[in-house]
Amino acid sequence: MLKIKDKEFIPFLTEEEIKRRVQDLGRQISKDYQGKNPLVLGVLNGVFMFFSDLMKETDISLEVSFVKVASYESTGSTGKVNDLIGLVEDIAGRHIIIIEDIVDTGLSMSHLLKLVSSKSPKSIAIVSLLLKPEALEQPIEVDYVGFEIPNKFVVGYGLDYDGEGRNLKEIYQLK
Ligand SMILES: O=P(O)(O)OC[C@H]1O[C@H](OP(=O)(O)OP(=O)(O)O)[C@H](O)[C@@H]1O
Ligand SMILES: Nc1nc2[nH]cnc2c(=O)[nH]1
Repeated sequence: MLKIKDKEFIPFLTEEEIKRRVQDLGRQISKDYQGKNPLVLGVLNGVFMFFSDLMKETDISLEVSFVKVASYESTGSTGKVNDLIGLVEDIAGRHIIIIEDIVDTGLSMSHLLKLVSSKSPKSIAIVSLLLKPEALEQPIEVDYVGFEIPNKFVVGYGLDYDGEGRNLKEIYQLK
């Protein structure tokens, strides 16, 4: 059991389970993007740990960049997405791979897809470590999913509860 501020969490995905899945995703992305020099776009803050581990499991030439959006406060979506750091690269004609830690309601991703697709990329793919199919409110197709999970709040491995818990090696679920 884990306590962060006023909430209790139980273990959900172990370090080993996450590691194995991240290795699989890295291999698959390397195979699919060989010779394409994709621009891999991480969505801060939550993605930092997954992004770094995933990149270490790829063995192709690629470039990385980040955008920052926020929609979640405490344990719920605010229903609006704020752009905190925008897209600075020229992405016209590039293969773009968007990396997220979690797609929940899909609001953040649908916002990002609009932004990215308006800048004429050659292709767009979405990678998310976690996906909550039951929570989706927007028709988002995630191309590479680490784990489909139930509609419960999770923390760890980059994901926070009220700013804390991002440094945990494992993922925990709200009790
Ligand atoms: O599908 P949605 O309901 O939009 O939720 C997913 C978003 O929520 C989290 O970010 P958050 O807004 O908490 O910002 P953070 O990454 O800085 O923690 C996560 O990193 C996604 O970007
Ligand atoms: N920490 C955390 N952030 C989220 N953002 C969207 N869903 C979640 C979740 O389950 N946990």
